[in-house]
Amino acid sequence: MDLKRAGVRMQVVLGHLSRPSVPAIVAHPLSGPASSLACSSPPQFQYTLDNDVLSLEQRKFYEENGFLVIKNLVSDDDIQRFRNEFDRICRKEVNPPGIVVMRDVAIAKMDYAPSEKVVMKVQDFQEDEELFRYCTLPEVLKYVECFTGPNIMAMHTMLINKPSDTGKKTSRHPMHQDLHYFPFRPSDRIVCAWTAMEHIDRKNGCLVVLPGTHKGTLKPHGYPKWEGGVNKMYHGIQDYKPDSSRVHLVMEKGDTVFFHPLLIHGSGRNKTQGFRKAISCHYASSDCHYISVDGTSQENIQDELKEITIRRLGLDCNIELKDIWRFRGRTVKGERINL
Ligand SMILES: CCCCCCCCCCCCCC(=O)SCCNC(=O)CCNC(=O)[C@H](O)C(C)(C)COP(=O)(O)OP(=O)(O)OC[C@H]1O[C@@H](n2cnc3c(N)ncnc32)[C@H](O)[C@@H]1OP(=O)(O)O
Ligand SMILES: Nc1ncnc2c1ncn2[C@@H]1O[C@H](COP(=O)(O)OP(=O)(O)OP(=O)(O)O)[C@@H](O)[C@H]1O
Ligand SMILES: O=C(O)CCC(=O)C(=O)O
Ligand SMILES: [Fe+2]
Ligand SMILES: [Mg+2]
Repeated sequence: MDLKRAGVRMQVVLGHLSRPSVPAIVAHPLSGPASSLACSSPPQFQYTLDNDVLSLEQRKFYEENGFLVIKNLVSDDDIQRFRNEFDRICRKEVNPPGIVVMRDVAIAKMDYAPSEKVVMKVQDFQEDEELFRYCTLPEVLKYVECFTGPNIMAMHTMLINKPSDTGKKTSRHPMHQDLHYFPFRPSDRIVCAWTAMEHIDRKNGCLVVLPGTHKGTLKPHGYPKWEGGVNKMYHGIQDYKPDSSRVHLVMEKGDTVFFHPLLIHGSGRNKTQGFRKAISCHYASSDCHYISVDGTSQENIQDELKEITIRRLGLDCNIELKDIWRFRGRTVKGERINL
């Protein structure tokens, strides 16, 4: 073999060995588990960071599927405290600044006494010390850091109290990607933690995910054309086909799923008489940066969010989307950088 050809061969061999450290190739969809790579160098990862928290198996699972369930992560005591505080908020015994208390569209215009029976979710509880404890739990942050890195911000908070469906199917949450709501990137450094506050299965409307869809792109979202009505800002993927292979996540109280903001997910009707509760927080690396969503598929949600915020705050001027997010975000670990 002449030197030139040997050089080419050498490059091919080295190229192969160093392949996992080249992001463009790492991002290449792997059809099987990463261990099937005929390569002795350590596998490389795009969606998780080096850490000593996740086992190799867990890491590969998230890389391939875009979600990871950790059993029994949040204690019963903590969950009881979140329940108590939620109840106090619903009964208007406390009114933390910034909190959004939302009713199901099916009962939005009815006159009821304040109680947990008329609230389908509370959002933006970053100023409620008791609920915000969830976002700062070390056992949760330990996992979050595997996706975001050490500088962590809580960007969006929710306690979802999925009501019994009235028959109009409004308790469903259409299939969507959470990134549709977020004007910051990169998406791989954003993660949602969602904790079941009780046993959740298909009967009371569990999370439904399309595994692996985090490897795709952000799809256009809008209101689904559902006869019984759709809740405000509950956008869904426009071209969602109900026949795609879905996975229903059956979870016990305290189980927590971490998922990527491009993962397509939703939740079904609550066919029980009770309320189905879950608490969640979207985290991002404070190293992420804001983007302009003008002229993109996210413009529709930007317009809705701006309109609601201007109405709620009684502003008489325009407001920038990133300022809304800057105002809501809270550092929970490390330092605040860009967000
Ligand atoms: C701050 C928002 C953050 C958004 C970003 C999310 C990021 C998420 C990222 C993660 C992914 C997250 C994925 C997600 O979760 S997406 C879902 C996110 N949803 C929201 O953020 C909405 C939050 N909710 C609100 O802002 C309020 O509750 C609204 C504005 C809805 C009502 O306001 P308020 O409670 O003060 O009531 P009002 O008495 O003043 O009524 C005003 C009008 O609104 C009507 N109405 C009432 N309820 C509903 C309803 N359910 N559906 C439809 N309409 C409803 C009502 O009939 C009345 O209509 P009209 O009489 O004028 O005709
Ligand atoms: N016909 C449909 N068209 C579009 N999206 C749907 C349809 N049916 C359900 N979905 C969505 O699929 C997800 C999971 O729904 P799922 O099928 O688990 O619940 P369900 O239809 O309420 O109950 P079930 O199928 O268990 O009777 C939810 O996001 C729901 O909004
Ligand atoms: O039904 C749920 O609890 C999940 C809702 C959801 O995906 C969301 O609010 O982004
Ligand atoms: Fe979601
Ligand atoms: Mg169904």
